[in-house]
Amino acid sequence: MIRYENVTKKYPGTKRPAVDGIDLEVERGEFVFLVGASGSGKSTCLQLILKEERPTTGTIHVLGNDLGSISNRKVPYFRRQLGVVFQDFRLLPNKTVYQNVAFTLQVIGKSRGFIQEAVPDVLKMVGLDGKAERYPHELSGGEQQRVAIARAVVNKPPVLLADEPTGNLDPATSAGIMQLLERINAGGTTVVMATHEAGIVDKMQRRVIQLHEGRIVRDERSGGYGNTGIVPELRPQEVKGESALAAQAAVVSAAETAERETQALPVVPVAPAPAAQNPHTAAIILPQVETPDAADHLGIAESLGLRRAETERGDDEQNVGPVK
Ligand SMILES: Nc1ncnc2c1ncn2[C@@H]1O[C@H](COP(=O)(O)OP(=O)(O)OP(=O)(O)O)[C@@H](O)[C@H]1O
Repeated sequence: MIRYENVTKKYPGTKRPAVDGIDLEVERGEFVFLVGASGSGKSTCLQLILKEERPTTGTIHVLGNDLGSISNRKVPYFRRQLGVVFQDFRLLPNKTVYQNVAFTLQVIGKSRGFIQEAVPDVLKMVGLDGKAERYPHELSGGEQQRVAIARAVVNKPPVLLADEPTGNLDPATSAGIMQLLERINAGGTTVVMATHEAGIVDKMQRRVIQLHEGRIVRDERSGGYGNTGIVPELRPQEVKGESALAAQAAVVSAAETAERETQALPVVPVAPAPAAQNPHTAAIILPQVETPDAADHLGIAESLGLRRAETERGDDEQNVGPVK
């Protein structure tokens, strides 16, 4: 469903590749976590799948398409098969919950009747029944992320990509979002999620792909977060003796403990975030939604595959292939 063949991505002007010779296959229906320290290449991997970035070398297949042979003109159509969720929600602030979700369907030409059925259905599925007429600033962070997820899945894409979707949320709210993503995955959608949240990864026990400096250093069928903070250069050589090894073990263990303590999920059942019960309070204490100007607005549409980028040209007629 998603296949990387010896993929390297080196951004212009950088010393080392962001993604370095990756081979990877994600099967239909999988739930995959991408983990790794900041800068290890997680977001770049997702952007390559979306064809927002192009590999410097190597080949990427997504849903039966060789991305290298999809013309710029066809990219928006290709992207419609991929739902995308971001850390910062990226909702349109001057549209209601209903309008935010409906907008996706309007732009791709769905009929009014389809929209009138699909939007309430998906809002119910994500737990936002009764909130259709709210504006984003009247919602808690968790609710805003639910709107973003509703928008991402309303067109039933076979793949959902999530880049730090719980990064702005407290642990209890994050657990609710993860339950929702699990439910979407159980419905057959392949989910690939980049995250720093050890507690979530440890709790879910799904496939974990760990990146380090653009390379895959671990690919575990059913794994935990692991120690993504290890800096290899700090590893003492055997010749340095037992005391150095003991010192290293102590440092690594302290780092692991600190990371787990700051990121661990409570094992209590999910409760709605307190702020969710008072949208006016929530608007004050939750992460702010930036008000995009017209250019941002169009940028969002492009990244969601709703509109052709101004820079996109090309006119070949090959089809965007069938879903595999
Ligand atoms: N547009 C860009 N131009 C130049 N370098 C980039 C660009 N985007 C990412 N990089 C570099 O590529 C490397 C990988 O970045 P990437 O954002 O993929 O990592 P990440 O694992 O997602 O990090 P984080 O967890 O902080 O989001 C980093 O060294 C980063 O500085």
